[in-house]
Amino acid sequence: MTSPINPQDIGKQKAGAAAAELIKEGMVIGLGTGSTAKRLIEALGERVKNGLHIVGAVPSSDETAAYAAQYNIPITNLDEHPELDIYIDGADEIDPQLRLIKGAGGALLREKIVATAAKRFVVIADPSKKVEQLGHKYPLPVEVVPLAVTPVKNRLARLGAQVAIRERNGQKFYTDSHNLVIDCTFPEGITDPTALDATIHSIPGVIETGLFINLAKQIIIGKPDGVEIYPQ
Ligand SMILES: O=C[C@H](O)[C@H](O)[C@H](O)COP(=O)(O)O
Repeated sequence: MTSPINPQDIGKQKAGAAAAELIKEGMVIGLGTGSTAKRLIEALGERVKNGLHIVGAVPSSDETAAYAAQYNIPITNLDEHPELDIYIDGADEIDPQLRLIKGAGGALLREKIVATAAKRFVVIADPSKKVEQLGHKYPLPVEVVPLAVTPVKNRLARLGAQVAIRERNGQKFYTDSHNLVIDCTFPEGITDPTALDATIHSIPGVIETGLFINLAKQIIIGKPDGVEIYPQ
């Protein structure tokens, strides 16, 4: 297990540990992606080592699959288990209506698929992820078929976004599903996430957006002195 060194990391660990306690014997679960999801996987791995038996975990990325395997968490998929008891994942931004921006790590498509397969989606985060309005801290990622990236980028720019095709280490970034990501910054923030999501989805070549609306049921915010859970 990693040793947290700052309050934000301690918060992620507290949130991950609290969420691991929601996982019960015999469940089929979904595992998110990112640094906070890793803290969940570590805490769940500890419980599995101590005898907790889960039927399986559906990972939301190749990275999560590999990390969960290190902790001997049994991996499954949505063909074997199309309905999950719970999905637990981090987020980049969380607004007061529990709407999210996700995808800073590029896992948005699989995350949304796995989240949608779950009866309950619980978000784990440190306090920095709470915002009054989406879109001010993180760009909105839009996953796009590579063939369509330039026309989609132009269409997104016409919606008022500052657009950038995501790169990693100076190279185009490809998702686990071999698509590209366009990061969209809206200088005024996102005033109507539902309408924006529908508009972006109507552009041919768009696979998914990082807007998660009406999906999260509960938020666990970890802080050095404990966790805040809402709604209770
Ligand atoms: O694609 C990445 C995911 O949406 C992550 O869940 C999100 O970026 C939060 O990651 P972290 O817990 O590292 O802040």
